[in-house]
Amino acid sequence: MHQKRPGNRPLFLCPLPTFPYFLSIHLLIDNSNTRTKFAVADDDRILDWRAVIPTAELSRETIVAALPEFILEQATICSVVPLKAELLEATLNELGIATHVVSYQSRLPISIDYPKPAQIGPDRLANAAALAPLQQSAIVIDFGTAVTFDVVSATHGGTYLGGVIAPGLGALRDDLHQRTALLPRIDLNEPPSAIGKSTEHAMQVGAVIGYRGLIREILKALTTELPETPQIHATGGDAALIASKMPEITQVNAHLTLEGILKIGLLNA
Ligand SMILES: Nc1ncnc2c1ncn2[C@@H]1O[C@H](COP(=O)(O)OP(=O)(O)O)[C@@H](O)[C@H]1O
Ligand SMILES: CC(C)(COP(=O)(O)O)[C@@H](O)C(=O)NCCC(=O)O
Ligand SMILES: [K+]
Repeated sequence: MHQKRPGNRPLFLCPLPTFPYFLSIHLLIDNSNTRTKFAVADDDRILDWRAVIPTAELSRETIVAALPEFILEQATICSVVPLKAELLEATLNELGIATHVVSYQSRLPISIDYPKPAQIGPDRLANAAALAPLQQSAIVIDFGTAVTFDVVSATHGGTYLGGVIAPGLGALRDDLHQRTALLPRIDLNEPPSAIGKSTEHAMQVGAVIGYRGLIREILKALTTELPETPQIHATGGDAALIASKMPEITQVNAHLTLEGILKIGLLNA
């Protein structure tokens, strides 16, 4: 059972459902570099409830305040921020919640064909796990702080082969503003035309249309190294914007990482 929470409740993406309090629930945590996303699952079904905390603002207080009003039987933590992973695990264990921290050593629904599996970000493994079992090779693009491309073959139902890491759209946008005297920090929106008619417009073309070029070029290079045309999945905060004009991206799923975390959590309960 967890203690009463302080008054400051976090950003809830949807109101708490009026679920029976006795339901025992599996907490899923995607602790990435920009945002930490919390979700809950009842057995193999992710429910609508969500909480999001900027990763920089994670503390014992904000974590406890974010927890839902359910009896949390277990938690699966997928983290690429080690110090925050430790904080999450300690806070949840203090509340009597059993935790599994996703790693390459977790029982996974995919196999790994990679020289040093310990290097692979657990979020990348979760994205690959979400697709298992595969009938066709796939590439997952996660448009987060970094943009990651993760290649999964259909061998043995899913084998993680490796991928690509590039600066995320937000990082590119912030870096240009921070490195220049006159360039503002722009909102990432679809530009109305390719010929920029203002500084902000010109920067949006560079960021959004330019970024699609980066994605297309990397996809082309990856596809030549695969025996068949892969399915292309996208997730992450910038996926909807970038994928909106990229027909080669067949599926955009904002919950893909959470789905992978659930699969891994169930295998390691
Ligand atoms: N509410 C939001 N807060 C922060 N970033 C957001 C938000 N909505 C969309 N984004 C975009 O998503 C990116 C962060 O994506 P996200 O998947 O949360 O990153 P990560 O998984 O690395 O924490 C940012 O670069 C930003 O451009
Ligand atoms: C590449 C990443 C930073 C992406 O994380 P995110 O953008 O979601 O915060 C993360 O997967 C990571 O820290 N990976 C470790 C290095 C690797 O995967 O090779
Ligand atoms: K991510």
